[in-house]
Amino acid sequence: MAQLSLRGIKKRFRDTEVLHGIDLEIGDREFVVFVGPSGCGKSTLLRLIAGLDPISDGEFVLNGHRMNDVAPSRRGIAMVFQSYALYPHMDVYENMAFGARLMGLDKAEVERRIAETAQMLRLEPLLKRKPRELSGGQRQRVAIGRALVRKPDVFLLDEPLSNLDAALRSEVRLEIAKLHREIGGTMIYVTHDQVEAMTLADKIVVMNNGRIEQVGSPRELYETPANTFVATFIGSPRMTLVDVTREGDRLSMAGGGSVASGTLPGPGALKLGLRPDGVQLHRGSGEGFAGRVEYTEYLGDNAYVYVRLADGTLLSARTTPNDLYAPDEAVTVSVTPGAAHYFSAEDGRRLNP
Ligand SMILES: Nc1ncnc2c1ncn2[C@@H]1O[C@H](COP(=O)(O)OP(=O)(O)OP(=O)(O)O)[C@@H](O)[C@H]1O
Repeated sequence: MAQLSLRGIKKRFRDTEVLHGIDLEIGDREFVVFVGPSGCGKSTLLRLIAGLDPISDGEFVLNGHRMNDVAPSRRGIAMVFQSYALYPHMDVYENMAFGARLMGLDKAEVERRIAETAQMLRLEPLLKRKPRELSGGQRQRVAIGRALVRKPDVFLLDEPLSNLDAALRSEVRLEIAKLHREIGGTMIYVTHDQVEAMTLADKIVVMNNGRIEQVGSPRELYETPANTFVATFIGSPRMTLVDVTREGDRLSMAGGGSVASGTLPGPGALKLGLRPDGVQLHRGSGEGFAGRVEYTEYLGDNAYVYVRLADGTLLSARTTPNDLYAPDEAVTVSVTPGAAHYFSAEDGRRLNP
């Protein structure tokens, strides 16, 4: 059982504040992913939860108990780092046994837990090997196994896949998802890879500059981003933002063209957000935004066409592989009904009703 509350958490290194008041509730058995650009404070927040760094301000409460001053080893929290941090001179078995013995477990219990964990992670044939005799993916499984044998209430994983190649990443990603289902613990996972975030998370926490921009399920963040930061961070290729002016029931772009507006408060300037699957391309001129094809990415099952709009914005549109465009071809972009996102021109806040 693990219920975490972060209340007004701040972190300062000397005079620099890097977390500016984080409020977050994490439920039992939840898989929570922290995402955000490099330097936004994801790892710092994880280290505060683990107890590896002191909290400057605010409170961390675990199952009703304030944890701020509780030693890392007494928090019931295990952390898996991107660098594995295995002991090079110990074999896999010893690496896994080390932390469990420090907890004061007897020999038989340590053996039992390692056998169970090794089976779950398919590590049995590797137990006598040293870390240097393992592949990157195998080392990462050992690092996860070492955390598992401690049977923590909370697992913290800091970019655990970042040292793996693309094929292994998706393999270990699936394993982590399976593991979460099997052991049912609370997991907090840091990544800047949004595919990992979207596929693993029950709940994504989008961070930026030491603050939380939005918390929600992958679907909520994709469909109803709270602001332009989340809108352009979640989704690949990124959402395109077009500066438009509302005049009557039309949204006009500087330099050429307009599209119908949805139900929106008041006239004036706003940002129109368009995902690649929310627009349609038409050859030549017509009703919509005018632009020219810059290049096309062919991906086999679909294709992305990048269009330079008349106002200079680069827009990405999804098409089928049978509907390809030549570079420099003149096109018109129209918006699929219901697919437009509207944001304030001043502060980027979502305006959709
Ligand atoms: N020990 C430290 N002393 C001073 N500043 C630090 C320290 N650790 C982190 N920082 C600063 O705190 C900010 C947040 O760093 P953090 O490592 O948490 O970011 P991150 O989101 O995990 O980034 P990345 O995705 O690159 O790992 C950065 O500006 C970083 O330079």
